[in-house]
Amino acid sequence: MTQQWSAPTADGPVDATVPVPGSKSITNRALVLAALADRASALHAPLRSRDTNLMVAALRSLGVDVVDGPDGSWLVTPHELRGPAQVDCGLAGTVMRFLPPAAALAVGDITFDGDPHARTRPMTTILAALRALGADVAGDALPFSLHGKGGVPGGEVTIDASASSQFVSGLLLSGARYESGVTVRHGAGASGGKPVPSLPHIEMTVAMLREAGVVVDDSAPDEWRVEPGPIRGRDWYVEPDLSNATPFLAAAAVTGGRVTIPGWPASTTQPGGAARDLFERMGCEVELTDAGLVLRGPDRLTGIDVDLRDESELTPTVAALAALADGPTHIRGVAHIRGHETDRLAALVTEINRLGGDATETEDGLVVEPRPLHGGVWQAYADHRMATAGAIIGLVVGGVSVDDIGSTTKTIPDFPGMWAAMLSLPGAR
Ligand SMILES: O=C(O)C1=C[C@@H](OP(=O)(O)O)[C@@H](O)[C@H](O)C1
Ligand SMILES: C=C(OP(=O)(O)O)C(=O)O
Repeated sequence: MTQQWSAPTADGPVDATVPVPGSKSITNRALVLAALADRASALHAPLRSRDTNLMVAALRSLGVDVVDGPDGSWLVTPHELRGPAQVDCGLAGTVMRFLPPAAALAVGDITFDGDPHARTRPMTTILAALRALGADVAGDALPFSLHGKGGVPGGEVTIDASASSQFVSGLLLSGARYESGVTVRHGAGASGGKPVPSLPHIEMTVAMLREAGVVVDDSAPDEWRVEPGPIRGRDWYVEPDLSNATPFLAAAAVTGGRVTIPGWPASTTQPGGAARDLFERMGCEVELTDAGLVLRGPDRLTGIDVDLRDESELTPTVAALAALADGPTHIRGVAHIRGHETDRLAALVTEINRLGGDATETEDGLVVEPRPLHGGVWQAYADHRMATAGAIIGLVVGGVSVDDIGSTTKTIPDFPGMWAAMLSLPGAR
């Protein structure tokens, strides 16, 4: 059931400190590595939201012990993976791309399905790669099934990863447990020369594998080699989700206010780390202090010309800011986000224009020209980042409602509560 939500307007500059929950990308990587490890692991400050709860449910159905530890941690004890099992991927790219390579190590039949839109998200590449590496997979998209034989030969595979970096990350995360390890090559020929998007997310995968004692060679461009060997169980400390911090930082940016995000790491593999620079280019002051990242918004936001290929999940936030800026914004390098939770380029154009804006789709992005906006129902298309983009615009444009604010539970357990608390609304926690 979708839940329509009247976006609150800010009655002045927003001034708040907003702790944000853990990173989806780090949590779901740590869960897979913990499930395949040689001993128990603990995840500290993990994200507990739909995407990560689905990952936990899937791992439990495969025989992994995941129990609640103190202070919201998850304690993961690996066991031999076994079917039969039915995995619900929801709309989570990290579940549908990271779990099948691990499930191929199980014994038994495992089926995968997800939300209606998940069935249209690109999967063929990773399923074909798994077959090439020796797994028994039937199907090219959700729903599909896999017959686990208790091991995967592994080896070398060349794929077209231009539709999603998660194809590479998924294969690398389980590759150490394959008999010959795995070498993944992005074939420029196969992709017609299109590059791999979201490269920092692959760097995050490589960094976490190394932290778990796995030997990874990423010295050649577009090629990753994971040596066979054990994945070490360990303590994982999950950073706040920096991409999910951006709607809250945007609240300061569009109201000339000040927002502090505690726990912002001094260095990170999260692509959301690039938000600092993006906000600065749009005219904000951004400073990393002992209290966290502090952003002060300007009187007027500046439009920018920006390539977001590396941090494409920030596109909805940047587009919302662009619709409120005082000059044009050109977002490039994000053709592949047509395959995200929804076709984000089409969705952003439709919704910005529905409120009187002027957005157009290009081959690989968007152009947004500033226009005075008016209220209306902003459609989220079940996409958490579309929903939060609507909330940003609604802060300064009266009468905006988001048709499905519940979609934010994909990666934020209580977005409306956090938004109300940031605005000190009556009854906010
Ligand atoms: O590996 C990950 O955790 C992610 C990789 C990226 O996917 P794409 O490469 O499909 O953009 C990103 O957009 C997504 O939100 C999370
Ligand atoms: C693209 C995203 O998610 P997913 O992990 O489902 O691909 C996202 O969160 O912006």
